[in-house]
Amino acid sequence: MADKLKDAKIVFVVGGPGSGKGTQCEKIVAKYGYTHLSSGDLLRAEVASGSERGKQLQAIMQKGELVPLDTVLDMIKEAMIAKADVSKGYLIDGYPREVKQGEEFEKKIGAPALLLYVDAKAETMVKRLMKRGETSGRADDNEETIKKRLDLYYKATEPVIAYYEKRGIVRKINSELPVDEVFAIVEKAIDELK
Ligand SMILES: Nc1ncnc2c1ncn2[C@H]1C[C@H](O)[C@@H](COP(=O)(O)OP(=O)(O)O)O1
Ligand SMILES: [Mg+2]
Repeated sequence: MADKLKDAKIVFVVGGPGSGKGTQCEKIVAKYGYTHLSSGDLLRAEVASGSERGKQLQAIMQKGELVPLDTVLDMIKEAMIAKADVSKGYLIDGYPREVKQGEEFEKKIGAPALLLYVDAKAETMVKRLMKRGETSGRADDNEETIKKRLDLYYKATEPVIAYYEKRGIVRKINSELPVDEVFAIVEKAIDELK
């Protein structure tokens, strides 16, 4: 039922791999009661389920490539509807990766009220991901895949930010700062939505 999402507060959370999206989303969930949907986590859960779709996804993700648009969007929408009755809003983490993904999202689900642009330097992201890779068990937290993901990120996502910049909903967050200082900036952006 798409109606369930008619008045949903939607926040796109965009930034490079390792920029700190997941870290900030966790804090928003705790303070504001939003539902955090990471397209990467949804996809990894599908892989872990061992389904046929999961096996196809795994092959794509291991190469550091993007998963087909319809697949990601279907999974996000299902997850949003499942939480519609209890959620104060939605954090769409790691999506859209391309302008076309944003357009499709808006057609099928709804318009974002805010785009949080979690911004860190490339060298900072590499450092954080290498460290995360020591414990995360993520197949894509290795040096070679990290470089590919960063390349892809800059090519695909910068146009996304420019696109929403024109609509005046982008808030750029300096994620070079310590986690709590980053969150103080994030809080201001979320508070403005009320
Ligand atoms: N502001 C910050 N300062 C230092 N480390 C941070 C940070 N934000 C996140 N981290 C750490 C936590 C993780 O080990 C790693 C990647 O963070 P993440 O939240 O998983 O990033 P993303 O979800 O954008 O890929 O960096
Ligand atoms: Mg993440």
